Amino acid sequence: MLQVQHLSFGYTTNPILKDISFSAQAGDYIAVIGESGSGKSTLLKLIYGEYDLDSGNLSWNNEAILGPKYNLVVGTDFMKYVAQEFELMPFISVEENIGKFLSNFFPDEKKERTAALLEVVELTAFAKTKVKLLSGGQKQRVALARALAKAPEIILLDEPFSHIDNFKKQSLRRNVFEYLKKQNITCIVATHDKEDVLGFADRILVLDHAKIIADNTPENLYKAPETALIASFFSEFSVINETFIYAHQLHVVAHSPLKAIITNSYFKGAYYLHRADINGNSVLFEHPSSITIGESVCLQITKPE
Ligand SMILES: Nc1ncnc2c1ncn2[C@@H]1O[C@H](COP(=O)(O)OP(=O)(O)OP(=O)(O)O)[C@@H](O)[C@H]1O
Repeated sequence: MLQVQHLSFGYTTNPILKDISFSAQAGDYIAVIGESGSGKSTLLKLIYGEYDLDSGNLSWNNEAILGPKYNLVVGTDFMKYVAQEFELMPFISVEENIGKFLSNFFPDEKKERTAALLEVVELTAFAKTKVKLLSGGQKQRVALARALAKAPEIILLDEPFSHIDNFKKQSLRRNVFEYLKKQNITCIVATHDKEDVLGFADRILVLDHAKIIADNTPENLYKAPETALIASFFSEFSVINETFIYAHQLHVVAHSPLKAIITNSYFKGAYYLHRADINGNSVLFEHPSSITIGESVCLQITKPE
């Protein structure tokens, strides 16, 4: 179990994280979200032992995780960290990079494991390609596979799919998160992308102003977002009667007291997103077709149970 107790840290006298506490069980997937600069990457680096805490404690299965003041070499075998910049060996092949830290005493096992991981990150066809010839997204996938090669107990992923195109992203996410669950590997993911979270994460930690402002399941946070920051992570929304209403929860109906005048219409593929004005307040709603700017419509809220 990962335990983070009353962690506080700043690179300078300015605190980046204040009194952060949470825990994660074996196999848990915890997503860390928050605005750019809120300290998501810093939290992962601290868990990895890259910096010394100003105060608080970190431990994995009751063994303290210590910073550079107490630990000459950063990192341990049980924990892997895949950063936004990935350090790979450019002049050797993809499979050599992945197998780099696997023992040559067990060649069959090494081959099997490398092949399985190549499949997880969908790079089997590139096994023999030198890493320097790969795109940014492909390199990110090699870094991920290499981190998984030695079967860590916990993995820290910083924006793990940020460089990967939309065609690949969906199936890769499924492969990687299913693999981590199956192997019972704890995973802490810093992300801006709700697609990395919904359907996969067990819990979301929300960082804001150096604190955890929410620690809950994706479902609970989605259904009852307590702040605009949380609602905005999931979808476009409006504030109506001091409640956050997602754009898809606001519908055009024949009659209702909520009368709105369309101010903008955006094509979004399966639907149009409209901006409208209700007595000087701007709202957003989805509609299957485009509505002319200046037209008046009646809106109704439908919230989930
Ligand atoms: N090495 C460093 N030295 C000094 N300040 C730093 C350092 N790394 C990050 N910071 C500062 O710490 C704060 C938190 O940065 P961090 O990278 O943890 O945020 P983040 O939430 O991961 O952001 P992003 O979503 O943009 O990656 C920022 O204000 C950043 O400028």
